[in-house]
Amino acid sequence: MLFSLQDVFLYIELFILAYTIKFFYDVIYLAYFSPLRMIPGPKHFALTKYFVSKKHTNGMRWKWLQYELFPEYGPVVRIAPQAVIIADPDMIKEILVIKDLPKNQKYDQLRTNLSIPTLLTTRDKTFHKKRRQIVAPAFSFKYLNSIEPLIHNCVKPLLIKFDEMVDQNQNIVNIYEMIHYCVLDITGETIFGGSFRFIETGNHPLPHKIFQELRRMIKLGMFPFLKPFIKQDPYILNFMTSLIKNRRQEDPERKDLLGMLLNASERSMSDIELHYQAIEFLIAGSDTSSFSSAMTMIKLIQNPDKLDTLFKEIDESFPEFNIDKLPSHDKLKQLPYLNAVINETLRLHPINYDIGPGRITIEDTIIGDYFFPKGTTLAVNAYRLHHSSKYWGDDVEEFVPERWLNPERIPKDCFLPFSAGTRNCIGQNFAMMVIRIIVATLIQKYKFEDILNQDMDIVHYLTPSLKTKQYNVKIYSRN
Ligand code: HEM
Repeated sequence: MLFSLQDVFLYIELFILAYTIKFFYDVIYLAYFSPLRMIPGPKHFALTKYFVSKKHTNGMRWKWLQYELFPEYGPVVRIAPQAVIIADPDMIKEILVIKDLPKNQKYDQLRTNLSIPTLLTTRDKTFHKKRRQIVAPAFSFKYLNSIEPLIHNCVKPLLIKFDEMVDQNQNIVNIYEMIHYCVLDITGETIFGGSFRFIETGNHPLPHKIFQELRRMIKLGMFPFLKPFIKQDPYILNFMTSLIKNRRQEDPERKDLLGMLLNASERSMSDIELHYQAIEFLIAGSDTSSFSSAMTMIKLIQNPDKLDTLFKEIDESFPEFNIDKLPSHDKLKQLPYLNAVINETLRLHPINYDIGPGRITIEDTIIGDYFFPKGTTLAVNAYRLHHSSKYWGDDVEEFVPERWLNPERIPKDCFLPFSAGTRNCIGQNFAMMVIRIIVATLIQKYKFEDILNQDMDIVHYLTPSLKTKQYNVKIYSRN
């Protein structure tokens, strides 16, 4: 026998000892000797990333950042041994635009299938450029103009539903949920070739499944070792598989995003890549636009004077309401107050509080007055930027669309709802179009009245949502 049992135990002990020494060296070095020690932050957070990971799990991390961390430590805070969170506009510009730092490893965990990169989750710049080129035509102005009637077709069932409710004197509606369903229908119709008909059928498991999937991604991003225990619900993949199958059989030539992906898949994307890219659009496109549209309506209803101003603007441009000729986007996009109202909502309620899990330094890097060693995650916090009185003034927490009518009141590089640089949101023009059409149409057709004292608490996993998933308002027909 080459080794005695005693030898084997000795080697195991030595291995454990060496590993323990290395482990403590890494922890102690990173916490107390790395150049990051100069950056302010809660001291124990420098020892392990566990503390900040834990903050993510209940969807309330944003409150801790906004009300505790940034006020105490300033706009640049060390939140983990190798992670710093930043809310300084010049530094953010350098990270996202000038240096265009690559995304960090946590983006891998945002993939619905870990081994299949997608446009949003890829960290490879060449892959990103190629994939972006493939899908870009589906978000061009030319394509967007062509889908306007499809968006109108999905808003009409919402109007019919509201009319029925008004006629039956059931004039309390959950505006948050109804807009969510309408946007899902629009996503289906314009991106996947057919409305999901959520508004008409009244209920559907998909929104909840998307919410669960976002929570799963966040948990995996924070605790990758939990992967064997956090099972993935096959619902969304099955949903997409049958959608693509039907599409191939029934209307393979239809010119929309799925059509372009189907075409591309024949040349440069495998079938499985196609499925996961389509799922990404479903998730990235629906929750984001629906939350923004719903919050725009809620902010207006809570501020009747602003709602009146917007109604006057819309009424001047579209004096007659006609269900067969809903407000045209060409005109809507020129309306200053409508755009001001949407911008103000996106400022107060951006979708990505942090712009994704963060960027990473691939070499020692100086940004602003700070030195970041290779391998540091730089998380960009848009929420803080949007809510900083230093840049926006004392009324920063108030809903003041008027600030957007005066360019001097808009601080430079402090508004990032769609991120910036090469990895900015590819869907932003589409999203703005959807929000403008939904908001203008509802305001033109109905009067709304707020119901006071509702719970507006927000939970934020990858995207924000109202904790209660509801906001009830009173609705009356204008004619
Ligand atoms: C109001 C609505 C929306 C907001 C506020 C929003 C916001 C954002 C933000 C902040 C990013 C950067 C994320 C990161 O760097 O991690 C992003 C990226 C992205 N968004 Fe959106 N988004 C919206 C709607 C949409 C829609 C409608 C789609 C598609 C149908 C979409 C698809 C994407 C994709 C694919 C990316 C990754 C782009 C790339 O890396 O090249 N988004 N979005």
